[in-house]
Amino acid sequence: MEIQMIGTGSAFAKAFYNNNALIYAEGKTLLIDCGTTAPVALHRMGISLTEIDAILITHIHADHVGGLEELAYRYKFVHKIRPLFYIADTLVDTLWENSLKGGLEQDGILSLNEYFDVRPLREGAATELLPGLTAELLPTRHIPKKLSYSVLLNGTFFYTADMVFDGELLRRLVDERGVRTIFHDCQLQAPGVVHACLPELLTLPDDLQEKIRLMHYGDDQPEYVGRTGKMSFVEQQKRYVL
Ligand SMILES: Nc1ccn([C@@H]2O[C@@H]3COP(=O)(O)O[C@H]3[C@H]2O)c(=O)n1
Ligand SMILES: [Zn+2]
Ligand SMILES: [Zn+2]
Repeated sequence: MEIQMIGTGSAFAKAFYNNNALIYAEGKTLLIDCGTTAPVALHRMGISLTEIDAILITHIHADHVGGLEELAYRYKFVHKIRPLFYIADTLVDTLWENSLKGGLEQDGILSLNEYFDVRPLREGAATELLPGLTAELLPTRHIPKKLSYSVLLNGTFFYTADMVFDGELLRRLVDERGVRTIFHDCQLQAPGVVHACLPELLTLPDDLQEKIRLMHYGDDQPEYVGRTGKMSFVEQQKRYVL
């Protein structure tokens, strides 16, 4: 399994694309989240939508779902394919009713299923998304009273999407679940409020920090290179073997 972030930026970053990822496994490709900048990031990387076999959504914020209207239209009317679309069962209706319906509903097209092969996921249940690629959604804290999920891939790779600092969860995942690598969102300045911030992540013991790579950062990221303890930054568009 390999990962390539099409972007590593925070919601408001301008020097980086939105924090969305491609996962490569056994010749198939999964897109994790599809923010507003995803269509242009994929285009500039020379990646065709037809190379993406499935999409997984973590939560409903524009830097994670804002590119879906364009992808839905292009898949349906340009490529005439209906890719696999994974999302927590708790978010299916909200995504359509509160985010996408305004742009995608039209005569005879009344649901997201017309555009994507929607496969609701139950939190905590490991599911094979593509051959050789299993995902388990973990509900994690992000915005009060708003559902958001992090993802455990193939039991060893933890991808936080957006979450507040939760050192106990990271400890349990490493000690009890065998997680070896963590890609963690990181707001560089305190206070984190809705994301883990760098000062909080720096309180983690070295053995956890060594497993963590930082993503979802602001445009001031270059100032922080060398100031992240045992953690390192994920580089946008570089491929990492997991
Ligand atoms: N209660 C909130 C809600 C949102 N935000 C900011 O808006 C961004 C939306 O995308 P995000 O990546 O979740 O990061 C959020 C915060 O920067 C915030 O700072 N506080
Ligand atoms: Zn975000
Ligand atoms: Zn968010």
